[in-house]
Amino acid sequence: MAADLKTADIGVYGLGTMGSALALNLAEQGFRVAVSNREADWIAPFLEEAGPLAGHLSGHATLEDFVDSIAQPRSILFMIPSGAPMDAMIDAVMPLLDEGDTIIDGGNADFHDTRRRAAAFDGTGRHFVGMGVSGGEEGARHGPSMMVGGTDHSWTQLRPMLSAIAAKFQGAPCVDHLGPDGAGHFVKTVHNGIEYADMQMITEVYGLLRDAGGQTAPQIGALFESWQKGPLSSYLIEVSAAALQTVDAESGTPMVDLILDKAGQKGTGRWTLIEALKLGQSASTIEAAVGARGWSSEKALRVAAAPLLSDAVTGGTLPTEDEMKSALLAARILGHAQGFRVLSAASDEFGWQLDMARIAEIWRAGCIIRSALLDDLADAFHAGLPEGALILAPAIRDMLGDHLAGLRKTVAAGVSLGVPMPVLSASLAWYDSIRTARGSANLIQAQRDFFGAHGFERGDIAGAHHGTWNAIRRD
Ligand SMILES: NC(=O)C1=CN([C@@H]2O[C@H](COP(=O)(O)OP(=O)(O)OC[C@H]3O[C@@H](n4cnc5c(N)ncnc54)[C@H](OP(=O)(O)O)[C@@H]3O)[C@@H](O)[C@H]2O)C=CC1
Ligand SMILES: O=C(CO)[C@H](O)[C@H](O)COP(=O)(O)O
Repeated sequence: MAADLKTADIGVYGLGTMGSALALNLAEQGFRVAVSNREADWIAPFLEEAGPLAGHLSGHATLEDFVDSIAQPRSILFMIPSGAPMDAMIDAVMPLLDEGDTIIDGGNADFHDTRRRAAAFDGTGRHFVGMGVSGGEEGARHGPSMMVGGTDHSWTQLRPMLSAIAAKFQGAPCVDHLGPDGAGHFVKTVHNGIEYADMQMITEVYGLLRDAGGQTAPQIGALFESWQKGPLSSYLIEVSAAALQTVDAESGTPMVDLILDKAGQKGTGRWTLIEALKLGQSASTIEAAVGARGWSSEKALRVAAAPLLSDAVTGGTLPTEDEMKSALLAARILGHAQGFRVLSAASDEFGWQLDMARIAEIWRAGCIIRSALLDDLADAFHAGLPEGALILAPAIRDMLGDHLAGLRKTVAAGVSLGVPMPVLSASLAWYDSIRTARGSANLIQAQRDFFGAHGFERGDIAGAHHGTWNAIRRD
């Protein structure tokens, strides 16, 4: 099973879905790859299935043999669950490492863990990289988007290999060194928050067409497929179109009609939200998506509530196909704008100097949220943002202007027909809030001062003020 000592270009530990695919991708690009796995029994079948690529792969049952087989300075990629398993692996591998070696956590890790681990590596001569990988199994095998956080030393070492295996957008690899310590994992976390929002808004239009429009899954799938040709084009629309048109061979029923309406989540959407709130940001579109997954899992409550809660629907007409398409495009812009605001706030907080244009660029191919929109967003970042706001960039503002009416009509239809649209409506509410120069928070100021003497600012006289408020009438 083992090959020559110290000859592998990289080691990949963890032969699950992602680790296997990345190891094969590296091998296909001509790198010599050492592999290992906690359950060593998986190594031989993996090598057998690698076919002609097996010549570039060597399997190692023990951590010692695995580390020994990699050329120095070593690059070792871990594709295992985040949290305690990664800490345990670091403890196990650390005594086997030498000066200059880099270990990479390519899983979906909490960036706080990554910062803690990177700090622990500081001064040891060894390096720790937190790398977000997006694209699922297919992306990992044939070209993912990768978001690297770590030292310059590690980036210099990893760059040739990562550039070779990354997805390419017009020939340019979708990978970059985004900053130190937790920068890469934070960007991946926000990527996933945007992913949650994009997925949920697509399902809201599906729900409207199914429940208010009486359309079948294949009909909706065909409509989504037709949207792939325009500005809404994205991997998630493509996935949704294909999934909706898939029929269960045994029953002849569309697969989605057989699947329970309960969606799981592993945590990255929630992390995006938690970090947004800690940074004083509202990411209401993403929050609505995380919330919607939570409500989806409360199946028993919803089944019990359905016959008990009145709908009070007021009736109404379905939006046109173009209006629904516009709704998705406008909401996608708003979801991305919120995600980039969170990235910008984190960059300031942690001193990362994240390059938003580069992030948009490396998301244009390979990753789950890849879409035609990201190219427009990259251009907008390059041109500079008025007030630092993506939605004020002329091209983005124009696009929102063109598609806003569709979003409003779609949300209005959902409201009047009683079809839930948490993400589409949260996106519209955020847009309407931002475009309202004189909002209604003057009354919040008054309320706070009334009950808590918190003071308020006035528009006409500078400084802090207190009001002399009327007493509450009790008669
Ligand atoms: N699936 C996806 O689409 C994506 C996943 N990720 C992330 O990549 C990482 C791997 O995911 P994925 O490949 O899907 O997961 P899988 O469940 O397919 O594989 C998990 C791998 O981790 C190993 N492992 C599990 N627990 C431990 C442990 N305590 N110590 C050491 N090794 C362990 C498993 O080994 P064993 O065979 O012995 O159980 C297996 O090799 C995760 O962090 C995930 O969040 C990132 C992007 C996309
Ligand atoms: O990182 C990913 C895609 O980018 C993984 O598929 C992740 O598991 C998706 O998140 P969740 O499981 O919470 O839906």
